[in-house]
Amino acid sequence: MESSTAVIFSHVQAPEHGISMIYLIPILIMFITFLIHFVSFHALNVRGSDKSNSHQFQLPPGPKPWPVIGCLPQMLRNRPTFAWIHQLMNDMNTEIACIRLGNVHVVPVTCPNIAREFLKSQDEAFSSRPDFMSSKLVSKGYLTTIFSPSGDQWKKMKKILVTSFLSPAKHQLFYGKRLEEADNLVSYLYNQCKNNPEKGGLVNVRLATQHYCGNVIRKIVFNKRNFGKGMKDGGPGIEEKEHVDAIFTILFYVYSFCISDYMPSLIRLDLEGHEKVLKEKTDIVNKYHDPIIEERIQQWRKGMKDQEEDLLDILIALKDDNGNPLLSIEEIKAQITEIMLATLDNPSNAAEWAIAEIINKPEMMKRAIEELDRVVGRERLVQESDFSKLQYVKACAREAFRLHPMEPFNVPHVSTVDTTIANYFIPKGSHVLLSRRGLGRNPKVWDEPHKYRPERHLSNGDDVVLTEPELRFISFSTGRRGCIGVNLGTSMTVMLFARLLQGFSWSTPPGKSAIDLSESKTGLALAQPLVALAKPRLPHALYQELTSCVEYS
Ligand code: HEM
Repeated sequence: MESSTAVIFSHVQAPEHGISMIYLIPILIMFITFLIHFVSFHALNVRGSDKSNSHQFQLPPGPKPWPVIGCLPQMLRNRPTFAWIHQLMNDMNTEIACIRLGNVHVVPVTCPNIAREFLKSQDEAFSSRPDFMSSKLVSKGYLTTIFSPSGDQWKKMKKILVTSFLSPAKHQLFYGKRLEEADNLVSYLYNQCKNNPEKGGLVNVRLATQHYCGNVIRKIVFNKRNFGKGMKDGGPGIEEKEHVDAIFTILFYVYSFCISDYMPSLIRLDLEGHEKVLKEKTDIVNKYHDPIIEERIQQWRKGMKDQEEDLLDILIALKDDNGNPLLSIEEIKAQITEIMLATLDNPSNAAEWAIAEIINKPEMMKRAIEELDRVVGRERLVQESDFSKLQYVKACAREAFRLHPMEPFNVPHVSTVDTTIANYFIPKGSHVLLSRRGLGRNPKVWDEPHKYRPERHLSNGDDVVLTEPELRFISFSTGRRGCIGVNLGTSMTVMLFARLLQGFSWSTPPGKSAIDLSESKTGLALAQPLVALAKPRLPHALYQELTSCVEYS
């Protein structure tokens, strides 16, 4: 099809009867300006017939947008946005949609075949990230990996993380720190029950799982669990609680459909107050991180330190080809914050959901515990070397990722060229949102998608893993922008869940017959933090040995 641009231009020829070029040029400029506006307006509004770009393909189906503002009014009327988008796709009976917000084409996807076209067949075209107030602020102007648009900075930081932190060798190097925090977890939980081990104690599982993840990553990055004194029972002190709370609030606000992300002219107004909250919370994170980072840099500069004991040392000691520091202070600070954001939510949320689900399904609990007793026994605690034999335990964690992802959508991908996917036109600059909820619960892919059934992952007899490169659900995603922390994320998730199960019998609190599995109104987490009754199930000497070994600060 001939583009409208070409059609119109074919009529614009320099008249032969003598208008001079002096008049013609401004007229041409005005005409072109009009044309650009006309073309872009037309392209955004003629749903399904993108005649302006000589594309024969339609945009994916979606609600008719208003000029300029697109569907922002509907978005604002229908919070939370993820629920509105999924409802819309449901009503339209489509697995790919295009919703224009401001001047951005937002393309949500719930079909794995289409998701694979985006992140496998045409991965390179979709390997950038959006330019949003939230991601820019948190990454100090895109100095980091996850949030940076594709380009040299993203490549530099990704390479550093892969080689200096997340390589198999470095993963092994940090094994001792992970193990220490797995021991601290069991010791902390035992302390909640030790007044009456026979009856057990009530445990806030959300607090315990988030605290474990915070401990692991603080130990790896800063070689310490606590910013302050911690608690005598091994639990989080005020400082750790504030740190973890700030990280989770940042995670909630980052990429959260803020109106100014789609109407950049409104950015200064901070109409929804997102920027204010994000600044407050990043200030809290910086309050804890910055003094440690700055002091450590001084120690290296003054020669008071020359041995690498944690990730911070590794990042400071990196040198470029001329022997100068490879990373600036701001890059180190921003990247460390991003590492905290990457590590805390997924493992803790999956373990909390998996425990909640299997408390309500005693046959699953029994099967998981039997496996742990068979593989590990009751005389020692589970280690990472046991994981290959803990197929059912891993299936429980995998099923939690499928049914209960932390976030409704994957991190957004942005297209860098016009292209076609699933016979739909996807314009350059589109924001592609693979739906973690929609993929994991797609009834065409999953039998009884809303039921928690770990067995479904055991049917083919393969080793159970938490990755899903075929995108039938999203755990670590795939492609250029896929998660590079798979080993650490898997170790943390499986260890957390396995230790909770091996060390304690879990049941509903007294007076409750079942755990309420309702989701929160604003996201996919459990509506209320899981509180359950934990009873130690291993020989007491084993816990006592731990509590005497674990340092509480
Ligand atoms: C169970 C734990 C984890 C899960 C489920 C998870 C999941 C994800 C997902 C879904 C993405 C986005 C992929 C995409 O854009 O398509 C991602 C990106 C990323 N993850 Fe993870 N992650 C986990 C743990 C970690 C850990 C521990 C680290 C390391 C500190 C990490 C580092 C990263 C990085 C650097 C990226 C960005 C890659 C890029 O944009 O190039 N993740 N992760």
